[in-house]
This record gives sequence, C-alpha cells and structure tokens, in this order.
Amino acid sequence: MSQISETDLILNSDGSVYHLHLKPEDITQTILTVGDPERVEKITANFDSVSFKKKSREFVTHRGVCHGKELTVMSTGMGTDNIEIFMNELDALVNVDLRTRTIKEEKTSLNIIRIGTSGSLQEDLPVGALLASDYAVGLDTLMCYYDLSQTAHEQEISFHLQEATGLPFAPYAVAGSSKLREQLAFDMVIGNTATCPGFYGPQGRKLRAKNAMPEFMEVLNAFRQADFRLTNFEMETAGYYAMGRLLGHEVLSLNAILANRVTQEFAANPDQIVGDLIQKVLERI
Ligand SMILES: O=P(O)(O)O[C@H]1O[C@H](CO)[C@@H](O)[C@H]1O
Ligand SMILES: O=c1cc[nH]c(=O)[nH]1
Repeated sequence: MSQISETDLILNSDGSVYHLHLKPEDITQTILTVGDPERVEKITANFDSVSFKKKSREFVTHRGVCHGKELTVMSTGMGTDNIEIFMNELDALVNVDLRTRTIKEEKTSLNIIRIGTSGSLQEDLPVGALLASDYAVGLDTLMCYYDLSQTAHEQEISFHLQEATGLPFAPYAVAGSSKLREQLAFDMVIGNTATCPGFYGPQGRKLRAKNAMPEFMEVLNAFRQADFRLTNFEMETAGYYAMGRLLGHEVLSLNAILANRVTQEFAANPDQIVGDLIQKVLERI
C-alpha cells in the first residue's frame, strides 16, 4: 500500500495533524463547526462536560458531552481556503493511519454541521430567519484544483451562473446532506447559498475600493435556473459541500440570517439569533 509522503501529510512532533493540531482520539463522529473561534465556547457552555480543548491558529476545538451525546465543536476562521485545510486534515484524522501514512481500507463518514451567520439576498428572506443550505454555489476558484463530480442539475446551475455573472471561471454548485437536513432543519427555511471569496466586493459591498462588478449583488439576486434561486451569501458553505462530497462526509450548513442586503437591514439582536440556532441544533443532534 502506498505511503503518503511527509510533505503531503505533515504531522507535528506529537503526531497531530499540521494545522488543526489534533490526533484521531481528539474528535467525535459528529462535529459542529463555526467561523468565529469565540463561538465555540458559546456552544460548549451548554455542554454537560468538556473533556478536551485545543487552540491552533483560528482552529479552536472543544470535545465534550451534550444531552448524553459525544460532540466536537470546532472553529474554522473565514473563507473556503480555511475549509480546504480543515476538511482535508479532519478527513486524515479518521481515514488515514497516521502511523503508517496509509489510507485506511474502511472509511469513516463524519457528520459535519456548520452553524454560521449569513446575509439575505432576497427581500422575502428576513433578518432573524434560520436557513439550511440545500445547494451551495462557490463563487471562488477552489474547485479548479479538485476533480469534483457534479450532477447534471448542478452543472446547469454552474454553467448558467457563469454566464450571468461573467466570472472568468465556472462557479461550482453542490448539494448538502439531505439526511442531516431532515434531522436538524425540518422547520427552517430551505435555501441555496452563494459562497463568496470575500465579505466586501465579492458580496457587492462598497466602502472605498472600486468594485469591478458594481451590480454583482443584483445579478445574484435576479439569477434563476428553472425554480432555483440564490437566497443568501456567506463565505464557507460551498467549500464544505464540495470537500464533503470529494471525501465522503455528510455536511449541512445552517445559517442565522443577520442582514438583509435588499432592504439594507442589519439585526438588532445578532447574538440572540445565533443563540436560537445553537439551541435548536443541540436539542436535535
Ligand atoms: O459566522 P461565520 O460562521 O464566520 O460565517 C460568516 O461570517 C463571516 C463574515 O462575517 C464569514 O465567515 C461568513 O461565512
Ligand atoms: O452579509 C453577511 C453576513 C454574514 N456573513 C457574510 O458573509 N455576509
């Protein structure tokens, strides 16, 4: 069996994976993820007990027990470049024998649930809504570097969205886990999430820097492919869904809608909206 080299899979001197600084025994099969490292503690404050904590760069990990269930909560920081590192190293923890550097014969599929914040792209998706991403569309170039398989429907969305936006590469469209959606999001809004490689220009915001595509938000708002429309944007979901498919993990992105970009409203109570989402997930997991 071929060995993964020391530069492809970098391990720290304690045997942990390079950026996450974790060993296989540090994680559980179900992992809740957040962007903001400080949100990890907000979730595990609800736990019965926390048995493990680690911080490495923006990757903060807590492992513990909530309502009798073993869970891991991890922060990723912002952007799909972080998600690429996060998903590869998480997968290596369960599907690579780190001692022999060989891929395990029997694969483990993780349940990965993002609890994130997001902005609404549609007037009828209000601030305060909790949204599960059915599909995510990556408006970044991450999938130019991987051999992602897409369904015919996903390919059509990718093709027509490139046409509509005029981007010089094809965005990638990927569905999330229907199993996790049915378990966790049965009363939430079901939407389709645009994942942007930035918070300002790539989401149509303008401060001082001149935008190359000043109408970008309007283009995303108006995009239709049969009955498909984009409902919200953020910065990680498509990276999760695509890497999840490549590696065989169940992934669901749940979004607390904090801003409505059409009505230009921002939540008066963002912590409460995120808190509601956390409580729902912990009750249902
Ligand atoms: O609240 P989180 O999970 O960080 O998610 C959203 O918030 C950040 C931008 O403020 C981006 O990471 C975006 O995806
Ligand atoms: O508008 C928003 C709100 C949260 N996160 C984003 O990326 N965009």
